[in-house]
Formats: sequence, C-alpha cells, structure tokens
Amino acid sequence: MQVKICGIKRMEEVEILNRYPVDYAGFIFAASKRQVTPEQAGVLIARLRPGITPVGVFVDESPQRVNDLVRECGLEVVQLHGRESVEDIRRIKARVWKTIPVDVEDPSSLEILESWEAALPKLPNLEGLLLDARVGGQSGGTGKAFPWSWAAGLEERFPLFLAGGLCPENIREAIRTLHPALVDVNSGVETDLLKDEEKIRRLFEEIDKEEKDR
Ligand SMILES: O=C(O)c1ccccc1NCC(=O)[C@H](O)[C@H](O)COP(=O)(O)O
Repeated sequence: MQVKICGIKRMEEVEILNRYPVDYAGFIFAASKRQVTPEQAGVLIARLRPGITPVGVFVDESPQRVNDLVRECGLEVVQLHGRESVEDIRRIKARVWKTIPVDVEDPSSLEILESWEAALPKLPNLEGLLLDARVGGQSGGTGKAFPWSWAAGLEERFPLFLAGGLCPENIREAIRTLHPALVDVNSGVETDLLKDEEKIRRLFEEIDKEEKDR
C-alpha cells in the first residue's frame, strides 16, 4: 500500500516528508486554505527527495491549464477533485487519479462509481479512483470520514484509493476494512494547518503495525 500526504505548502513540510516513507506529496492548486501558487509548488517539488512523486490537486481546471502546470511544476500525477469528464482526462498528459466524492450522509453517492469503473479500461492514464468524503457539499480536506463499510469489496474491482479524515488513530481500521492501494492523508497529520512531524511519525508507526499483523 502506498501513502500520499496532501496539502504541502511550506519547505518545512517538505523536509518532514523527506524523512518518512512517503510515496506521494500533494500540492493543491484549487482554492483552499492549503493552496499553492505554481511558483511555490515548483520550488517545493524541486526539494522533494527522489522517490516522492508530486501530485497536483485540481478542481474543474481546464485540461490545457492542467497540462501547462504539469510541465511548469514537474507534476507526475494529477488528482481531479471536481466534476471533470472522461474527455477531460483523455486530454490530460499525465497520470490521473479521479476523486469520487462520497457524501457522508448518503450511500447512494457511490452510485456514480459504476460509470467511472466502466471508463477505467478506456483511459490508459487513469490509474485509480480516490474515494473522499463530501460533507455539506465540500469535498477535499474536510477531515471527515465516510462510513467505510459502504465501500467494502470495491478494492477487488478497481484500484481503490482512500481519503477523508484519515489519521494515526483510525488508519489501521481503514486499511483493514477497505484494503486500499493508497491512502491519502491531509488534515489528520496537521496542527494549525501545518504538517506535524509527530503525527506523521505515528501514522507510519500504525501503518507498519497493521502491515506486520497481516
Ligand atoms: O485539502 C484541501 O484543502 C482541498 C481543497 C480542495 C480540493 C482538494 C483538497 N484536498 C485534497 C486531498 O487530497 C486531501 O488529502 C483529501 O481530501 C483528504 O483530506 P483530509 O480529510 O483532510 O485528510
């Protein structure tokens, strides 16, 4: 299982990530408390250690602008967090992860998965579907988890990536319930909107324990 830490905006945070077995670092280009400019992202990405892959997070950005930022900032993966279409993904020249917003109060929000699952084999750059909690219309960095049991078994049908309210205290249960190929953690390893090294250390300690127990 791979690990993405999202919402990186400061050099101190890059330095923390470089000390842990992080696979992906997420940079948010969409409107957010954690938004970075392309210039900031470029500087931060250049300082990631080899082995940490930069991911750009976008909400309803045009494929042309996404492609420009992929080139300018050195992004390898693009995470689409809005209402992007199959055609948008076809036009993006990078690896893509598509977020599926799961309304924490409405299991029927998972129904949209069917059409994305059908699109997967037709889109060679679409690597997986990221289930993230949606709370009151907001999706992304909510700090809330949806009931994972709603998605049990989906990991057998497609590469399932999991986000939403993950933290050191619940990561083992999340892994045990859904066996995701990747976990995406943001506010659960922050203090005052900055990545907190002690929380990241505990996150990896818990992941290690879970993997050893298997
Ligand atoms: O994190 C944000 O502020 C954000 C804003 C707009 C779109 C996406 C955003 N985050 C995307 C992520 O990949 C987060 O890691 C994911 O939503 C999980 O967040 P959290 O529940 O805080 O762990």
